[in-house]
Amino acid sequence: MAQFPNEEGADGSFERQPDEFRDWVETPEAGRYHLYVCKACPWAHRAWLTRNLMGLAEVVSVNFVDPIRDEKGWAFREGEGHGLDDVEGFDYLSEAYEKTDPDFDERVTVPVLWDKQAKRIVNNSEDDICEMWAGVFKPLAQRPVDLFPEDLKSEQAALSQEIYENVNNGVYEAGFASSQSAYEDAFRKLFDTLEKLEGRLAGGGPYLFGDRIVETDYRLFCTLVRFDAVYFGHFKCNLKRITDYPALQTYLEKIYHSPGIAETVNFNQIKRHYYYTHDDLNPSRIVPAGPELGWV
Ligand SMILES: N[C@@H](CCC(=O)N[C@@H](CS)C(=O)NCC(=O)O)C(=O)O
Repeated sequence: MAQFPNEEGADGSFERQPDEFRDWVETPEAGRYHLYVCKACPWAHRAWLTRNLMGLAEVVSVNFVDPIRDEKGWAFREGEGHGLDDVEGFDYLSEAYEKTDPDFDERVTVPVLWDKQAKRIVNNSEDDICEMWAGVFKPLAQRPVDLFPEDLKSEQAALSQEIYENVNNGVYEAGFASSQSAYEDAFRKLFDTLEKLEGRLAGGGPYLFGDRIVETDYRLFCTLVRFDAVYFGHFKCNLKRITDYPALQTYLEKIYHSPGIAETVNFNQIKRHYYYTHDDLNPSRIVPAGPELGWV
């Protein structure tokens, strides 16, 4: 049985549903937009982290859902590092989806960029959201970091796509595969790509494009930081740990220890989210006590 039966291919592969809401903010106004995030989620993490790095905290507010998603979906509850929705008073994130499209009947996902004025979801694609920070929101940013430098445009887009398919989504494709062959395909492309990235960083660095840190680095970081704690065991991505790749490990630590990053990484929520909410993979809900991450 697949974790998400509606997203299961005929060969037992995990076929992720496309993001539904892809509108673009035209004239950003401070205070009008709001981000709904789960700290455990790598996709939401990227949208939240880049918002912080650009110095958009005063412009775009944020709320954190409970990382334990039950059968009613993402919920706003008081707890360590998450809480109630102080913007719309929603109990569940599904209410935002329902208000935007009453016919929406797919998986309710994070992140969500919400328009407080129009009372609707603008966009639920982290790729678009990051591009909006770097584009339309840039004039309002306190730190206009260049997440998508013009001269890297096509090279960066190609690398981001490769990382998305093989690494960011690759770990999910391995974890949610419902056949041996689909699992092995995902496993192989994941570790082939990690090997390639290891070579790229060992031969250059410190970041993927040399001295400049761009959105693609944060995209990779959000998966790497969860890898040894969760994906290695829970998603059976166990050829090697990140700590077994010297250049990737150095890169991971360098980003983790840069200003503003560690405070966005909540291992307690990350571990509880994965080990509690994928009933098919871990019905006992026992959260592993390890591993010891010496660099955290
Ligand atoms: N927007 C992302 C996917 C976002 C996503 O799937 N987020 C997860 C959390 S990591 C989620 O909200 N899952 C809802 C669920 O598991 O029902 C993409 O298309 O690549």
